[in-house]
Amino acid sequence: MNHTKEQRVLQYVLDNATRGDPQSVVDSIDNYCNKEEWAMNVGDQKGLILDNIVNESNPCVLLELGTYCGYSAVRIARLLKPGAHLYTVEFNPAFAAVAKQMIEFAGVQDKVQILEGNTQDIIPQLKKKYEVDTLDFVFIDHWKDKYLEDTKLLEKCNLLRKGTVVLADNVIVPGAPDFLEYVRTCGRYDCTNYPSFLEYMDEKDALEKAIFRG
Ligand SMILES: O=c1[nH]cnc2c(O)c(F)c(-c3ccc(F)cc3)c(-c3ccc(F)cc3)c12
Ligand SMILES: [Mg+2]
Repeated sequence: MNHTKEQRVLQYVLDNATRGDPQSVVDSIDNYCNKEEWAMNVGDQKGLILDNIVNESNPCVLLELGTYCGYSAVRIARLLKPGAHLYTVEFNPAFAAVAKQMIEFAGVQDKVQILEGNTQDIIPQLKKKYEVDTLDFVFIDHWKDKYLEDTKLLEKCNLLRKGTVVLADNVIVPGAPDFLEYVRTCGRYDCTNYPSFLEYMDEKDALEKAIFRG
């Protein structure tokens, strides 16, 4: 039974997308969330900006904070070169379970690894437990109050290198003012704002790209 919205999104994908075709999974989620039920996927407008930044960064090792249903994990993974790998962290077990099925249906499971738990616990494990050296790309799309502390934790754990791209969703709605203030003024990042719209709505939102200076 599809009791939750996230399960209904997944079921719509299983019924309407093509197994092994990540683009059809992304399109199906956008169709459903435009027509039936709003859900907090990055969506197609901000998703196109995400695509462009992933493509120009040509990343090999990526981290996403906030998997949700797996929309952006599939969206990112469909662009990755052979051998590239995305670690995605999800705190909510029900969301992680949906995302696992979404990622497997899309056929990108070899490129994506879901790490279930709290970012504060998982980020310090990336080097030793997951054999990460440094990250090429970080997509921050979890709880707005954790953007800043998790960015500082990534620095503290030496996971950022000169040129690491840190991209944050929702810097207008719901907003992450302490994160924006920090990356724009601490002197360790080159920042660019990408105005767009809240997923599936006409309300303004934006992505912020913060490139670590090393
Ligand atoms: O929490 C989030 N994580 C990641 N992405 C998000 C996202 O892309 C969003 F558009 C929203 C959003 C924004 C406006 C709104 F009205 C409802 C939800 C949220 C969010 C914000 C506050 C909450 F209480 C619950 C969800 C998130
Ligand atoms: Mg978001």
